[in-house]
Amino acid sequence: MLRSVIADAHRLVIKVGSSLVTNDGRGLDHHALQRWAAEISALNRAGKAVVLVSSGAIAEGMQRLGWRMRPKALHELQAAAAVGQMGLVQAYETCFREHGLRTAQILLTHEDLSDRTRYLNARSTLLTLLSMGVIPIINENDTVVTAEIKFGDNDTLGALVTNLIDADALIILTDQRGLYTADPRKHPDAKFVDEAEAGTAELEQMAGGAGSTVGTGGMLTKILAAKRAAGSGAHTIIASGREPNVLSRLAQGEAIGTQLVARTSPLAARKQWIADHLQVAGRLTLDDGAVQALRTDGVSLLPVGVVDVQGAFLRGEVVSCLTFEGMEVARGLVNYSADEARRIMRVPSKQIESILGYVDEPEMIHRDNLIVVSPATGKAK
Ligand SMILES: Nc1ncnc2c1ncn2[C@@H]1O[C@H](COP(=O)(O)OP(=O)(O)O)[C@@H](O)[C@H]1O
Ligand SMILES: N[C@@H](CCC(=O)OP(=O)(O)O)C(=O)O
Repeated sequence: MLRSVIADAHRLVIKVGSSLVTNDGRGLDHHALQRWAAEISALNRAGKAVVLVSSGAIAEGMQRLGWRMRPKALHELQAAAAVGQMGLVQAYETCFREHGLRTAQILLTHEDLSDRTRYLNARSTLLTLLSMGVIPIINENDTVVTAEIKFGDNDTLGALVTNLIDADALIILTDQRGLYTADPRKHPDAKFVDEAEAGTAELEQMAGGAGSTVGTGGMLTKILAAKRAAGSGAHTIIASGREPNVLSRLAQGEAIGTQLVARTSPLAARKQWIADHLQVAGRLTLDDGAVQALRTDGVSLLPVGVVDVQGAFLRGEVVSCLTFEGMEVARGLVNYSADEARRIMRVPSKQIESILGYVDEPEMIHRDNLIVVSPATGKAK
């Protein structure tokens, strides 16, 4: 049976769990890292942008510090993570260098993804790294988080990163073949789930907690991650990281692991989110040429077509686009704040840098982040 999800994906997030990365806590599994690096490099050469979310800092730190038992105190876990993270990124950098690829370390906290400005900065940095062919390697910034605000497991972080960069798919590599109808460690007769729709209550009932001593979330956090990823239209595959050539075989369309399918496409999900936004943060008035182009050509809105800016919005907020007469033409996620937008309105995009001193994007609103409102019905489409 063939599956097209990974074969068709342009942008992928791959998450590897602690048990795999650290050989069930016995120390970094250099062979496994080499295998994934070789496979990810091949995906990269095939034109896919890949972000790696890797756990294992605490398990590796414990190993390096000679700690047999996982400590309970948060500051000890954080100390272990700080030691282990060094080993982790060093090992990845070495493995990817053999394939001529650079890596970048990104450590994220909850606040980085809940604060709008930091969210957009993280997004821009990741997209910039991907456009340069660099492999970003992400983990939670364990050293600075407190128990209350921890992602806690990297499955959740993987899903948030999937949404952050609008990835088409999330691959979660773990120590099981995929999802079973119950935890196979406790129920040897549990049945393998080949494919299901992400986000259903039945899936959550099947999933249990962590199986190994080093993993944290178990299958439940993976199922919830798939639900979260599906919210932005991304599909999830849960598969064994020990399966030979797992990533290349998935990319060739082989049906390995459990596929949790999102019902809507990423673009449709984002556009629906914009359409559902009742409150707009500001208004842009467009000239006739821009109105016409948005309505008939499905293009992006450029600063040159904007003649007036109202409101006090931030970059990334939803704004409404109006005709001179005040009729809504479109709405979308704006790339510049209200102050910036006022300074660059009526201006060709190539002059943005000389006015602002930097360019975030050449468009005021990119067409992927824009929905046109039908003049007849006033409804978003
Ligand atoms: N329904 C299920 N199907 C498969 N594995 C399950 C299920 N419920 C619980 N598990 C457990 O989840 C474990 C994987 O999660 P975890 O230990 O957190 O690994 P990781 O470090 O890869 O995130 C498996 O080893 C398994 O024992
Ligand atoms: N940030 C932690 C990862 C948390 C964790 O254990 O995640 P996982 O093994 O994916 O369930 C670490 O690097 O140790």
